[in-house]
Amino acid sequence: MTPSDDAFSKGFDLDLTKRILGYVRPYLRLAVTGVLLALFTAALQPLPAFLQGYAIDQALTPFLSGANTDSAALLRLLTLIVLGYITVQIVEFGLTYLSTLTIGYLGQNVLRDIRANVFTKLQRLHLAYFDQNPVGRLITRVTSDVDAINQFITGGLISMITSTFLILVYMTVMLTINWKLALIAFTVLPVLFVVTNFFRSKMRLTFRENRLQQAIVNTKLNENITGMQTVQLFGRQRRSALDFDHSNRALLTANSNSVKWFSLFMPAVAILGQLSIALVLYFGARLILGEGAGGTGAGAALTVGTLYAFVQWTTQLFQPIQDLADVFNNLQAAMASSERIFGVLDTREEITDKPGAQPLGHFRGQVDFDNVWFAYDSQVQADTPDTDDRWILRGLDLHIQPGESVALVGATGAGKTSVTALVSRFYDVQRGAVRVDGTDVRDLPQYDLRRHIGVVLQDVFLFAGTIEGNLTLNNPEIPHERVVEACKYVGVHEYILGLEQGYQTEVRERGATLSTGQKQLLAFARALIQNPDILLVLDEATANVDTETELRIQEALTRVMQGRTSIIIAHRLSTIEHCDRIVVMRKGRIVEQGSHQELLAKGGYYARLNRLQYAQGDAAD
Ligand SMILES: Nc1ncnc2c1ncn2[C@@H]1O[C@H](COP(=O)(O)OP(=O)(O)OP(=O)(O)O)[C@@H](O)[C@H]1O
Repeated sequence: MTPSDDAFSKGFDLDLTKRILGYVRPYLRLAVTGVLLALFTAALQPLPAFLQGYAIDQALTPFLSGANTDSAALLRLLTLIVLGYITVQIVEFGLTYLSTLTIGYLGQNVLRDIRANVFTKLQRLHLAYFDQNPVGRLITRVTSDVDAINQFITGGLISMITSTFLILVYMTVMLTINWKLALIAFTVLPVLFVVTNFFRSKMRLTFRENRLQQAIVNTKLNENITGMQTVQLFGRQRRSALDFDHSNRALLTANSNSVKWFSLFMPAVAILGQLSIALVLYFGARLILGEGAGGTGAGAALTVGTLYAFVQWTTQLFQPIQDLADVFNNLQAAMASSERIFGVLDTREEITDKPGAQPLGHFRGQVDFDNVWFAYDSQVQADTPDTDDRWILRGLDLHIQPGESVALVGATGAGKTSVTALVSRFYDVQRGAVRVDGTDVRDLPQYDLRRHIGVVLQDVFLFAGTIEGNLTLNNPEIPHERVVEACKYVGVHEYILGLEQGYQTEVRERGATLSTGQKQLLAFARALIQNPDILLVLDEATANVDTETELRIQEALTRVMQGRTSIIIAHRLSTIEHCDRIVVMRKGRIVEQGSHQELLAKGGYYARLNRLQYAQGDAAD
């Protein structure tokens, strides 16, 4: 966890609050209704205890003291009070239900809006952003950080209003009925507020530590489960178990601290509650008995019923006081979360469409790299010296004619994949230009550019869904016939038909049940269905594919390339022998280019690589 993940270090911030409230504005009516309902509910709270006290004073005490012995009349009065009591409870039930529903609904709607905003923002962000921000962290933004904002609204702002109101209602009622006893009942409240605040902030700190340790345990679990094959292959079980045990123990300690504070908190609150009741009982009884001045109790300053009601009100006052102590913590925790969410929302979109960018319409498929200098490092600018190590492409000049197939070859890290990423404008170049059909890719709408480019990635990404959904990318406009045609063309149709539900078979676990070769063929079919003008193929090092599948892939590739500008990165030279041109790259520069035969004749890097691979092939045979 980075310092920016610290959910508890941020103080209250008015600007952030205003921004969060901006999300509530569309639901203002809902918010006002929710708060009003909650206030009505609050106003009813002291009534049940009042009615109970009233029953004691008006129906029971007169009978017991002999002041009124008409038991039938007293029973009628008691029935009326009980009916009133039940009515109050029913109304309170209805109001609580409606206010909880309204406020919950408000919170959930705000959450949905923020989640949607973050999601659409993420979709617009440049790939470099994802290089720098791990997936886990981004998911936290959309899930727990967004939840913290809900807490801010419901547990923070709304709770602040309703709890304060409730406290005021109780206090007013108590002061009006007997101000002396009310003041006695209030003496413990400030202590309760301070104690609750202290414990809650302690618990928040331990909770934060829990979350941190839990995240570490999760990461370890994730790594070990996904890398189980490597763990078992290298006999790393014991070491991994020790490592896991270390984190597991740290989590235990963190959880034990939470439990420690929590188990202190509950009895502390309970003892304060009992203390205030004891005070109310003692001083209330003194008031009833005539304030220790030898009074007889008759005509005393307090009735038994009122004392009974006071005991209840004192206990009930505890809840809003505790809630109020929590409000501050809730607000503070949500501040850091909202700051991080707005951090994502405010990230500058580096790859944007120019205002008025016009689509090309028809693509011929010409691709030109004009003296391209490129680095992933955003610190590298156009004026950075040529000698800087951070440059990935160094003055690349590459011109590909419509329909031409070009293969990029070179040692790992030479910059081949970067070339293909630039054609799709996943990154912007620092110097020079990448052009498609003579137009700088920065002048084209991204959607239009990428619509014409088909990419077959090294690691074929399959979404959860059916095989057909994966092939069409859930575009309902693509007819089934086109899907079948493409699959037949690349030779994967028979295989799909052999599956239990054919094209409607669900792909599970990102296609873990499919072989590498099958996934490759599906990727070709997917690219073909989109009918791109330019094709970028980044081949898997097909070492673990059997010869027959390799031949199939090879055949599919040749077919898919037909009539399209194609840029291929292949680690197996046999895959690219038939390409129109082979471009050999080294450290971001082109070192040689020509056809397979020409390059062999030249006897340079390519010829050496070729000899090496054939020698390996022979040895393997
Ligand atoms: N997303 C990225 N962020 C930062 N640096 C990157 C990124 N992708 C690649 N690089 C760096 O750029 C250099 C060129 O990488 P590139 O993937 O283009 O090489 P390549 O020739 O395709 O290599 P390979 O054959 O191994 O796929 C490498 O040094 C790599 O570390």
